[in-house]
Amino acid sequence: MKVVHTNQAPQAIGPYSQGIIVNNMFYSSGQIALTPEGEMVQGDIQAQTHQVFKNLQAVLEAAGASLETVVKTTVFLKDMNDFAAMNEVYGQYFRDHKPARSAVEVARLPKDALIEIEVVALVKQS
Ligand SMILES: C=C(N)C(=O)O
Repeated sequence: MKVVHTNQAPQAIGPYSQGIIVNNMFYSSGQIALTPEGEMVQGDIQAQTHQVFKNLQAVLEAAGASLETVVKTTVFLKDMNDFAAMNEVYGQYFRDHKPARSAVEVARLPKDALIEIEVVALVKQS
């Protein structure tokens, strides 16, 4: 088991790692729209979704993975009315390669974020 850490994504805001590699699989923690400096992006669901993907790309790269090797995502939305707007941005990052996904509405997210996404990805062979 290997802990993944990068300064290119926000630091954990609780007792967890940004991600963990087990064998050749990478499990990310949920990413919210914090900048690497720890500031919450002040914007709508689309602005927050872009920041979440920036963070996911950073932790995936640190793990030796990428969006292309993601096999499963989970999307947590504060408001399911944001589903279509989130999908618009989500589809810009997963165009041809579309991992399996679950999307759910939750009562509340850390830092009162509008969205959180976690991923499971295959780590590329070195
Ligand atoms: C933001 C998180 N992933 C957390 O608090 O667990």
